[in-house]
Amino acid sequence: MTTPVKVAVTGAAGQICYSLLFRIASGQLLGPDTKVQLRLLEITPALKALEGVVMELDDCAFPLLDSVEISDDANTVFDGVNVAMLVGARPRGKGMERSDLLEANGQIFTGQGKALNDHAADDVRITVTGNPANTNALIAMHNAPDIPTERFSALTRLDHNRALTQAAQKASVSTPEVTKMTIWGNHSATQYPDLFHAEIGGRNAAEVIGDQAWIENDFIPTVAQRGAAIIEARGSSSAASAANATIEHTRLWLQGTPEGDWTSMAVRSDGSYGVPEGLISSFPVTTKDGDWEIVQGLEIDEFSRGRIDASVAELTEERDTVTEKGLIQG
Ligand SMILES: NC(=O)c1ccc[n+]([C@@H]2O[C@H](COP(=O)([O-])OP(=O)(O)OC[C@H]3O[C@@H](n4cnc5c(N)ncnc54)[C@H](O)[C@@H]3O)[C@@H](O)[C@H]2O)c1
Ligand SMILES: O=C(O)C[C@H](O)C(=O)O
Repeated sequence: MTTPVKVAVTGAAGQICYSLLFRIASGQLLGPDTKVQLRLLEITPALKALEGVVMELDDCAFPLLDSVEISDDANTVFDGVNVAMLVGARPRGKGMERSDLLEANGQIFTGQGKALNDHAADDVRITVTGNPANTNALIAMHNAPDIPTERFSALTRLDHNRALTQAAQKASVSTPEVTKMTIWGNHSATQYPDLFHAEIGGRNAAEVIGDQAWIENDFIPTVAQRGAAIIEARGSSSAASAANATIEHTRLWLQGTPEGDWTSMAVRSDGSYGVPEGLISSFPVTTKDGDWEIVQGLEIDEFSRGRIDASVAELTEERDTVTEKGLIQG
């Protein structure tokens, strides 16, 4: 057994966390040899519900769960944490776009960024799931000047997984046959799920599928609108699949992407692929030992260029909005 890892999770009494916490506690994030200390943050009115969740965690008698602490104080929860999963934020309802949540949720990430800055462990790695995830991560990053910017990320692995399944079903293969999938841009309706650099059974995925109309009129909108379709069907937003993706995103970040494949992760742009430096945008990323690198050298044709630019334009607008609101300094 190695030293226990302190994992902070916010919004711990919410829907996503009702799946996420149990999977972390059972070892699916850190593996079978690492104990976990859970640090759970909620707003004060939700603490009683969170106590109930903690009773259920206790009742699982997870061998790897070393301790659980709960609080409504971010400074306490983030003290010494190695991993922070920022899930706590309002979900959208029917007919809303995720960016409509900036007003309600943006403020949460100024305070949590500052608290992470002042209290997290030196090796902290931070993932934002709460929407609008890219711009919330941008806000947290700007409010944590002492934490290296590469420690901040936002979740697009859920979109990545959605794209894997759509492609696998179309090609009548199983999902592990689909590799090198990329989600570019924003976790929003403008995101660009890219089949032109993906592979199916080691061959170019777009060529294997051989149906440009399906890619444009079916694949891309289905992946990009999947969150809204789930809200329409379930009456509330994706929860178990979001928890699954949050685990997978962080596990891959800590343990590394497999040889010959990559993941999608929204990280601070260094200007790669013409994405303005400083935006938190999704890229194809390889990871190793807790570090990530944007995959370089992919050729971007006119079709892909237009899609990436549209999503990045939206991210730029969101950044301008939160700058105007004073949530980040321009
Ligand atoms: N990035 C993604 O792929 C993805 C996928 C699904 C959902 N989401 C987003 O994740 C967020 C959470 O979704 P959910 O279904 O769990 O929502 P939920 O409403 O069930 O739970 C959110 C929880 O966050 C708590 N909370 C609110 N403000 C907080 C704060 N300042 N500190 C700590 N906790 C706080 C609430 O009390 C609530 O318990 C939403 O914004 C949703 O849109 C993102
Ligand atoms: O669509 C939403 O609002 C929730 C989440 O971002 C999702 O993609 O399922």
